[in-house]
Amino acid sequence: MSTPQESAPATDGPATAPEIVRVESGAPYDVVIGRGLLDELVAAVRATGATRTAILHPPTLELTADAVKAALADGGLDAHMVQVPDAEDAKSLEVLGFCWDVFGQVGLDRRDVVVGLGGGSVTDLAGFAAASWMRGIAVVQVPTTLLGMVDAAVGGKTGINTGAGKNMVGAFHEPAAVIVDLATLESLPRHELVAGMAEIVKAGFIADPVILDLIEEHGPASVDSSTLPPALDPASPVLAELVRRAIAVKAAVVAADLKESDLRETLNYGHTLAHAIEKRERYRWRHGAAVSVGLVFAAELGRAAGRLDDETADRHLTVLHALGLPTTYDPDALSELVTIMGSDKKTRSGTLRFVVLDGLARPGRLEGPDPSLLAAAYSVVAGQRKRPGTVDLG
Ligand SMILES: NC(=O)c1ccc[n+]([C@@H]2O[C@H](COP(=O)([O-])OP(=O)(O)OC[C@H]3O[C@@H](n4cnc5c(N)ncnc54)[C@H](O)[C@@H]3O)[C@@H](O)[C@H]2O)c1
Ligand SMILES: O=C(O)C(=O)C[C@@H](O)[C@H](O)[C@H](O)COP(=O)(O)O
Ligand SMILES: [Zn+2]
Repeated sequence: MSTPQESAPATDGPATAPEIVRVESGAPYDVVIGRGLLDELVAAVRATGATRTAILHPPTLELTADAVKAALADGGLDAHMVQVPDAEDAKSLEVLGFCWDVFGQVGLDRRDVVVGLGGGSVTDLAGFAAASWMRGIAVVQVPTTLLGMVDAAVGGKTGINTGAGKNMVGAFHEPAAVIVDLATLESLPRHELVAGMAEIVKAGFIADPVILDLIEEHGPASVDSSTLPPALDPASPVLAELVRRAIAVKAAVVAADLKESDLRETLNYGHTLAHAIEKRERYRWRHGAAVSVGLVFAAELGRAAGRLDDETADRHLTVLHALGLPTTYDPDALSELVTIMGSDKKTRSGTLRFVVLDGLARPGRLEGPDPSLLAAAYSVVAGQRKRPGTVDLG
């Protein structure tokens, strides 16, 4: 039923009892984690009371969407597949408008549901399409990338990019359920698994250092280069544990502060620079890769401001580099990036605000840093300055 390029349909593989992470927000919902979760997906959609559903999916997941559609139809739903452009190209006003047109054609009404099947770009789009259709209908998220599972599909941040920047238009619109079928990761290319690790590493630094211990113990250094290390192997219990832990971090944060009045900003660790890089690169860099560089920058800002100890700052470089994530960027880009960062959603009255660490799992804020601090931190990203004790990144 699946091609080597495509995700295994959620029915494939032995089903094991799924685990549930409950997101105790205003409208609590379950993140169901397991393998072979097609029945759980159908149950989640049926639980919304919908009679019709639109399944938004990228071209790569055509067969999987087909299998999902068939299962939903067997479950008594009138299900429609809606193919959207791949990756970041899906997060545009034009594609959103296309989705609204299709919703109208198939007759989605207020009781109906959108299914977001794909990576974070599709779940962001699907969430916002659902949030905006008839002023808000239900969405069930089915992330099929590592990054989508551990971050994008959970927490209700939805949106698209505009000329002004990354995720500039969107809504907080929580899913009715999130179905995390680890079997879908089996077709995900290694570089996409690696990109997803950047958000897992972020969760480790802001809240759950056990994540970092697991990656250090079971990451690429633990095997020869031709073998997938347990931390990146979709079949490994180590990756499942990393997924569970990162989802738990996100669930706890969004339950406490859905609309990002304070605590939720910590999930933006590394993202101030990352989003500027993505915009400057016209969204051709993977989000996870940009986040990796942004994490190094944020760690160095914390160090330069005298707030983060050398050991924790250095650990960012070693963990990210060991995973094969980028830790450097164009040495000449700082002034352009600073201008772009001026439109970051955390900026207040023109004052740049960054999430930094005051220690491992102790996130804080740095407001209006002196340009010399930005330059000092960026010199590490630019590969111009190495701290004593850091690994030689070559
Ligand atoms: N809303 C949030 O809280 C949040 C959090 C983190 C990231 N994001 C957003 O998520 C997006 C990045 O998501 P992403 O990294 O998942 O990238 P993506 O959605 O672009 O997917 C990456 C690639 O993987 C392919 N793919 C997806 N599932 C597959 C599978 N099972 N097998 C094979 N190929 C598959 C896609 O077709 C695509 O080419 C960014 O736009 C980012 O801003 C949002
Ligand atoms: O959920 C959040 O809150 C996050 O910040 C998670 C980030 O990983 C994610 O990339 C998010 O989309 C960034 O949101 P933005 O508000 O900075 O656009
Ligand atoms: Zn992110």
